Amino acid sequence: MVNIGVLALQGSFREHLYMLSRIEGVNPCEVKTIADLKKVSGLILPGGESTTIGKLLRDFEFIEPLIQRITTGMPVWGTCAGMILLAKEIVDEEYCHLGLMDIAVRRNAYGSQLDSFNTAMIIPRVSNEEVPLVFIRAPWVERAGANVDIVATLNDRIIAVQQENMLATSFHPELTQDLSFHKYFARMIMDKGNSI
Ligand SMILES: NC(=O)CC[C@H](N)C(=O)O
Repeated sequence: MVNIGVLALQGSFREHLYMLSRIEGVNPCEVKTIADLKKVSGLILPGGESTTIGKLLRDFEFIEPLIQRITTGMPVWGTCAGMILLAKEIVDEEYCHLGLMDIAVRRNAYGSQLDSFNTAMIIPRVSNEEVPLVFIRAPWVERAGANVDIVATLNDRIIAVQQENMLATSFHPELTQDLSFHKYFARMIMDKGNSI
């Protein structure tokens, strides 16, 4: 069994836990404390409100332990607000949160809540079939460093990236029935032989 954590401070963590519970060999774990973080082999940073999650991470002194785990190889996947948390740069904002991925992201890039939308596309890295994509006040990646793999683009905008053990998506696979991204992330962890 591999313990995969979901940061459970704010946002769509229950939906991610449910998706993980549908994958054989995966034990989904809520991560609310630094002690919880120690028990997992990979971590999902869910969608929600990046400013709120970032503030909670600071208040609970979670930033340093997270940076330590991720920079020493723990696979991490940020969805939507989670992507913003991972970015080294947030366009038009002075500060970033974890500042680990070599990307500049634009928050609410597609507009307001009313401009949220669904689409689908084939993303060869995760599946040979179309993957449904749900965008809710989503960011896009405005710049990506040379060391960042572009996993998917939509209308010339980058919406999914990977930099070694870090994966980030603008959209919310946890709000669909499709397990492709969760399985891909579980493989990233299992391939490292990271199960506890
Ligand atoms: N669905 C989401 O996670 C939205 C992200 C949100 N707009 C933010 O900036 O944090």
